[in-house]
Amino acid sequence: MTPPAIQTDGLTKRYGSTVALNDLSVTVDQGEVYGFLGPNGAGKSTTINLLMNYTKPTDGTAQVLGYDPWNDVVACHQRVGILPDRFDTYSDLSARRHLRLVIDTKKTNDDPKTLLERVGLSDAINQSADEFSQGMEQRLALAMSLVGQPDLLILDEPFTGLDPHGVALIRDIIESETERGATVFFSSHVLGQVGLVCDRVGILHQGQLVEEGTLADLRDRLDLTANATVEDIFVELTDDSIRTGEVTR
Ligand SMILES: Nc1ncnc2c1ncn2[C@@H]1O[C@H](COP(=O)(O)OP(=O)(O)OP(=O)(O)O)[C@@H](O)[C@H]1O
Repeated sequence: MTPPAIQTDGLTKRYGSTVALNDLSVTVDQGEVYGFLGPNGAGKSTTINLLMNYTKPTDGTAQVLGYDPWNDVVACHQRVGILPDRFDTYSDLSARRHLRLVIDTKKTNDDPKTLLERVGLSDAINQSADEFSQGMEQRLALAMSLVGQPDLLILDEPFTGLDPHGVALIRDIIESETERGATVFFSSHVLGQVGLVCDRVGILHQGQLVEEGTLADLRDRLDLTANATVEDIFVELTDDSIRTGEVTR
C-alpha cells in the first residue's frame, strides 16, 4: 500500500512557553496539492521545519513518504524537494554551482541549465547569486527543489517576492509536478493563488488546525456562498492578529 505523502499525529512544538504548533494531525495523500494556510505566526514554517528535520518536535509523530523524518533523514531528503522560507544563497557561488551542490548531494543526473530554464533563470546560469534580486533567489531556490524529480515538493511561501510572471510560474510548476505524480504541500498567505491550485487546504491559526477540506467543503461548513473566496474563508476562521508574544496553552 502506498503510504501517505505526509502524516502527522499530535505533532506539537513548544519554544519555552510559546506553543508554535499544537497537536497537529493531518494526512496528505500522494498526488494531492495541499495548501497549508494561516496568518503570520500561525505555525506553518514550524510544521515544515519539523517535517524536514530542521527542528525536533516536543511531542507527536510524523511520517514523510512513509519515512520517519527524524530517523530516516537521508532517505527522506532524497525523495523530497524543499523550497525553504527565507532561502539564503551562497553569495559567491553561481546559479549553476547552487544546482550542482544539490545534484551532487542527491546523486542525480539533472542538468543545471534545464532546471534553470524551467524557472526562467537560464540567462543567469553563470551569474553569482549575490547579484540576484529577491525574485531571482526565489526562482533559484525553486530550481534547487526540483532536483531529482522529488516525490514530494514542500514549498514554504513559494509566492514570496515574485512578480506576476513568477507567480504564474509557480502555478505551472505545481501543475506539471503533479501531472508526473508528485505531491505538493505548500504554505501560503497569498490567498488569491491558493484556490487555483489546491485540491485541499488546511487552515492553521495560533498553532492549531482550525479547518481542513476542499474549498467547497469549507464554504458549506462555514455557511458561505458558493462564490466565497479563499480570503473570505480565511478571514472567517482566523483573525488578523499577528503572534508576537507568548501564547500559552
Ligand atoms: N526558533 C524559535 N524560537 C522561538 N519561537 C519561535 C521560533 N520559531 C518560531 N517561533 C514562534 O512560533 C510561532 C509560529 O511561527 P512560524 O514561523 O511557524 O509561523 P508561520 O505561520 O510560518 O508565520 P509566517 O507566515 O509569518 O512565516 C510564532 O509565534 C513564532 O514567534
